[in-house]
Amino acid sequence: MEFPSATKAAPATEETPLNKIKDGILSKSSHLEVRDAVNFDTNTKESTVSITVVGASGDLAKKKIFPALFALYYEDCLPKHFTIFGYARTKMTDAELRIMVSKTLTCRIDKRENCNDKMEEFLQRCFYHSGQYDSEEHFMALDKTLKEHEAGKQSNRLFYLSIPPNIFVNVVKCACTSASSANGWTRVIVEKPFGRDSESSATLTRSLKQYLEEDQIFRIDHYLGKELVENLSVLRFSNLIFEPQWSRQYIRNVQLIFSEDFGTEGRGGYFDNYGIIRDVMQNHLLQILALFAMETPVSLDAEDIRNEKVKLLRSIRPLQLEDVVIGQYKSHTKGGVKYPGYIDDKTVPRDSLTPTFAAAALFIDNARWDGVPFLMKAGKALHARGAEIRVQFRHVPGNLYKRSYGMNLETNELVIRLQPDEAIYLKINNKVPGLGMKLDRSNLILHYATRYSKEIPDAYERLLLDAIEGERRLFIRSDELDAAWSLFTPLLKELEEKKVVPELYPYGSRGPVRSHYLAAKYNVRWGDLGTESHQA
Ligand SMILES: NC(=O)C1=CN([C@@H]2O[C@H](COP(=O)(O)OP(=O)(O)OC[C@H]3O[C@@H](n4cnc5c(N)ncnc54)[C@H](OP(=O)(O)O)[C@@H]3O)[C@@H](O)[C@H]2O)C=CC1
Ligand SMILES: O=C1O[C@H](COP(=O)(O)O)[C@@H](O)[C@H](O)[C@H]1O
Repeated sequence: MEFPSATKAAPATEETPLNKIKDGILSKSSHLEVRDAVNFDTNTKESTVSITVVGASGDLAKKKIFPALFALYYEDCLPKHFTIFGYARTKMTDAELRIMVSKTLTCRIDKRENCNDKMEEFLQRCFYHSGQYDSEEHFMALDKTLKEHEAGKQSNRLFYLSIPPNIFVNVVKCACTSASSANGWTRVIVEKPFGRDSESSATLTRSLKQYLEEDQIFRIDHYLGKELVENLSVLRFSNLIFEPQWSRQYIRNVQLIFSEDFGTEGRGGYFDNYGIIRDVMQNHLLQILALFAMETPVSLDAEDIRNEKVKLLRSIRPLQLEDVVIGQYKSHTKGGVKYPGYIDDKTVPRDSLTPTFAAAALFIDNARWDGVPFLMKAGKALHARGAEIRVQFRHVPGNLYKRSYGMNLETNELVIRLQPDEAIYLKINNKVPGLGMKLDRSNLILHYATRYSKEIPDAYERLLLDAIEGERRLFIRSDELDAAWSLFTPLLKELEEKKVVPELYPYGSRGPVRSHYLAAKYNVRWGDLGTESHQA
């Protein structure tokens, strides 16, 4: 298969972001331009950025945060003067932190030059401070050390809360009272979960706001940092062919699908208190839905985009129990290997009813989407790992080919594959070459690995950079969070009060059979059932 050749880089004479900055015509809404502007600006003002990873000894810090910070350093995206501090209770020296961090650093496949040198330089800028999460005294000591590194420059401080949620508020209190910047900005990145229902989420927000302004709080949903999620707005609002189709008039249903081919092993303690609806649907899938279905924002500024998302979230009809299916994986033996069930994890109670799978039908009660089912499905320990959006279009009216040739035409389907192997493809009916008239279903494809030679950055890279630059577009505002919880809280309460028993499905399967009945109720067939690949 041939793919169109890649677009060439803009010629040097064209208006580039840097030229625009120098000429003073930088538009705040242009994200790429803002990125360059911030580096430019930070370097000239002799300010520093100190990034403190709170919970640095933990899984997320090792797996995602330090590697993302290194990737930003490697790409020259961090300000000239920056320092990274790990903070946790575990006793560690700077050297031990560096050894720990170095184990998870990797270089991009497409950029290996000087990788070891760059890693060494990066590690030399990483330090460790051991302390309790509720000790102002320990945060005061951190403050002192940060000041030494900041060496009298204007100081900006970013705290990344990579810790369990029950200690968020203690840390924010101590960090704000004893270690916030005296002459620059202080920002806090908060990891999910942001509560477990409307009430606890509101309490958390209220507690955080005792110490922080809303614009200092960066609630992270790492799905918003994924390349194809960010591309959703570009696809919709910069291509004439999509936006006019984006409504009940042409779209039959939309499917948002998340699946993982591994279980909750090792995270059972956390997961059992949340379940898949809180872990994935209420945040990642709902955020994607909001971006997919919102109206055109006034501008690309964070507040304009988030205003539209909130409007959309508030237009979603309350979820009905009969429009939801829940499941839990059970042990399964395949090829002589026994895969454990959810409740086989020692940290999970044997009688747990926590869903590891859920499917739901949602409806948006507005003029654009009235009557269109938005089907969501999320599950652990399924047959494959992936996340995608499937848009199934209506039938061709009149169906000329049926009348003339008796052919049953398939409907068009647009697939936005978020991961793995990112791609956007549109299924169309096409004439099979030859003298006769035979149609088949082929794909118009944008396959990222083929089209773009650049490696796709990890979501955490984009989000960390945005937080450093003060760009809030990809972070969740408190009213968005309230709207998301308002939608799911009554359902979660009902499931828990009625002790709804999840349908058991074997580890590695396609999930509960009842999810197919749910789709069929709305005349929908899940689009991920075949063995299709992106190839035509
Ligand atoms: N891991 C992941 O893939 C993801 C994680 N998250 C969220 O990110 C945050 C961090 O996750 P993760 O790194 O997995 O968490 P961990 O359980 O690994 O905890 C991080 C660190 O916090 C400290 N800690 C752990 N439990 C407690 C406790 N009960 N009381 C006080 N301190 C404690 C430990 O450091 P020490 O003992 O040294 O102080 C630990 O190393 C959580 O909010 C999680 O929900 C979100 C998405 C994905
Ligand atoms: O937030 C979470 O996301 C991960 C999936 O993230 P991905 O980027 O690897 O797709 C999920 O495994 C985890 O349960 C959830 O808390």
